[in-house]
Amino acid sequence: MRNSWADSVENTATDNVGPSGGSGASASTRRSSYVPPHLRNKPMGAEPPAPSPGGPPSGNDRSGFNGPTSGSRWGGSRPDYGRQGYSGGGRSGGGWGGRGGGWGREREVNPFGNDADVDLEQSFDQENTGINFDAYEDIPVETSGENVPPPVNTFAEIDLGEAVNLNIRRCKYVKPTPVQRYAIPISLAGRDLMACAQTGSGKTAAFCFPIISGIMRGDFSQRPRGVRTVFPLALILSPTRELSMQIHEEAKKFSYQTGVRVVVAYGGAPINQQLRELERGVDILVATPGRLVDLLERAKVSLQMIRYLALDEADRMLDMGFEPQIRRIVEQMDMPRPGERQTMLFSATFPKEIQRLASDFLANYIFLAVGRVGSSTDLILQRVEYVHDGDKRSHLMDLLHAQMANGVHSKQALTLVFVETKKGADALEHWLCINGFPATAIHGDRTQQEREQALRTFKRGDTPILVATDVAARGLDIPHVSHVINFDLPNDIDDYVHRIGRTGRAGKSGLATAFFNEGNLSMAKPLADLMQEANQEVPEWLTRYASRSYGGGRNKRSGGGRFGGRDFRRDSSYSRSGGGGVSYYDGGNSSGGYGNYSGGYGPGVTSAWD
Ligand SMILES: Nc1ncnc2c1ncn2[C@@H]1O[C@H](COP(=O)(O)OP(=O)(O)OP(=O)(O)O)[C@@H](O)[C@H]1O
Repeated sequence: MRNSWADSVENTATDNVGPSGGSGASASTRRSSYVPPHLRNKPMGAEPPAPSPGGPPSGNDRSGFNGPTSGSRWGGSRPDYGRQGYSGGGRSGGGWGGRGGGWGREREVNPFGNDADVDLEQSFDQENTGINFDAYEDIPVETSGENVPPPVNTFAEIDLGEAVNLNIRRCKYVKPTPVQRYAIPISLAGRDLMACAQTGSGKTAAFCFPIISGIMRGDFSQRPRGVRTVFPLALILSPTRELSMQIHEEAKKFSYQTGVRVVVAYGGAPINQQLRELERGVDILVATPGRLVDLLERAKVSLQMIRYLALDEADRMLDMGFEPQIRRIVEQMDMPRPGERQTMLFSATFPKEIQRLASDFLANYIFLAVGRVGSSTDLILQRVEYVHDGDKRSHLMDLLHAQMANGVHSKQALTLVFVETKKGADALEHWLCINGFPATAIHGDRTQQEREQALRTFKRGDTPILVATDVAARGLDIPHVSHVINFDLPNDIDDYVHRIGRTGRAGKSGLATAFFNEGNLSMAKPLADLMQEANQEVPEWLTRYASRSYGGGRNKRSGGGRFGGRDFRRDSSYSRSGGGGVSYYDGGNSSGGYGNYSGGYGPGVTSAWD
């Protein structure tokens, strides 16, 4: 993993070249002064030097956000940056003194490895191997909110800029997934967004593309240039270190040769290394909440210039565990308020009570649901087996032996086993290993190096079985996970949805097996309902358990109907007038033909919960 803590320490040793004012220095070793994103990638001397400091920070230039434009701002001035290559001198606008160690001329590591320029000539309509796009074609989509921008069908219709388009090709993305078709135009139009789409359906790119594009086209020339404090323009928060690292890797690919710099900060790794990365410049900061609070308290990062805020796994981020930290970051620091920044919330699950909380962070937002909210994808074959606790290990062994017998258990077919506790994870890993199954484990009590090492050997197939707690349940995109086994079922059906979503991603199929017994009675009904929704075969015994309604289980998936959880603003409780003639949301659009929007939840409107 290129981005591991250990690797990044090593990389710094080679990257850490001191500032040089010498004009004779080579491009790769020379450090120029800071060049703001909107001036990077421009030919030398194409822009005037820095404006006089001291003026108020410019707001986000939303004039460029009035819907997907025809490319006028892109086509002419920067058509060929990707091909010219950025590591040379083409990025310097010159004359932006005052900030040593800027990233204008820094050699940019190629995040695509040697594949960067392979297949660049392929057109967008060429089929992308291994991705079954048809799996997403008939998916129900619901949007609600004011003036929802229309979806696009192709990347070519979206004005993301030539450099980003090249990166899309390098990623071998042929056409946008449904959530990207809807979410990207909405975000490019400058709108706040609460988006729900199934696991593995491409949400990361859906929020990264508009952010990168917005930074490239925005005018942030008056961004303060503190000596020890950095002022990122975009903040992407995610609940786990590994997910933040993954988003960072993805965002670096999408922003390759755009001049937009992405930095990651997460706990468990030495903060000094992350500080050095930040000091070299940051446009997009990907972070876990705890480490970010630390950086904010040390005044190493200021959120004053944030124009884009994205919360990945947003429902988890606003769940009880994280909510106070998120409120602190978003509401009690120096971040611009809703309406002054653009906020995007993404998840595969969005319980209504969390939607309510989330609406505090949004202004006049659009709700987007792709697929049944909180549902699993039909690409995952789900099985539930009744297994007593004492029989779980031997049952697991049977499953693994069967996989081996079928030739499924190989470097190309990884198995992820979820357990409830960290101790349980260690014990099961040990037991698997002594029984001849190459396994490793990831959980919160392991050091960050151990966690990264476990993921690395799992991804490589050296240890094709990974025993994990919920730390690996969300967001992780590991190719070739063909089987997810819920050795211990979670207590929350949404957690189940995220766990099994580690397989069956990007149009590929997968298998999920759950062990159920009397200890999981509260999950019987939500599990049976979910499986039914996803057209899975529900065992009769599970239906019987489900019909005996056991209390206590957390089934947050409220709403019912064709879309398992829809925009909470459409609830009758929400529509009830709050007095004072406030017009609440009362409409929406969907592919199934809901009525047109006629209400509104605009900035400054008091919500029903205030
Ligand atoms: N347009 C596209 N064409 C082909 N592959 C894509 C496209 N967009 C994303 N992908 C790939 O699909 C996979 C899943 O994407 P991603 O991790 O963003 O899913 P997600 O919706 O965030 O999932 P989760 O809910 O589990 O976090 C990734 O490997 C990504 O590279």
